[in-house]
Amino acid sequence: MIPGKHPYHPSFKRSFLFAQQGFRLAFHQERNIKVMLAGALVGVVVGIVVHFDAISWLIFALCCAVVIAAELLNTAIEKVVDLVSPEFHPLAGQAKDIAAAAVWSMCVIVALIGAGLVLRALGWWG
Ligand SMILES: Nc1ncnc2c1ncn2[C@@H]1O[C@H](COP(=O)(O)OP(=O)(O)OP(=O)(O)O)[C@@H](O)[C@H]1O
Repeated sequence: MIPGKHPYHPSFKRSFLFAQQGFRLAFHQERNIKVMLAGALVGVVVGIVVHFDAISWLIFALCCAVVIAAELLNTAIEKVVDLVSPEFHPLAGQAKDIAAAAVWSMCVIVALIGAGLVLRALGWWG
């Protein structure tokens, strides 16, 4: 809540609309989100081709959600950094780099999990 502002609790419907607005904004402004959604689509096709079982689909869905949520948080951090430090500052750069590192670490782990799911579906592992 903005300090000094009259307490205002939007309804769940309005909160959801704000979140939807945030997602649309990030989607239009951030190339990475589009790349991640395209990656998820490729994953769905691969999952269909190799016949993921129910557990694999659930793990796949969780991985997609985690990576997209991480990228949305990274985008939010970038916006706050740009707001508080529009000019060059080493700490601003570090904050952005660390937030980006969180996303990339998550992507590496998710890629490994994805490979594991495909190997398992093909009967080559597990
Ligand atoms: N205010 C700043 N002060 C110092 N360095 C900055 C600043 N803003 C950005 N940088 C550096 O430039 C890099 C790119 O910043 P930018 O805001 O363009 O992010 P981006 O390329 O949109 O990131 P992403 O690909 O994760 O969306 C940062 O990771 C940081 O190293």
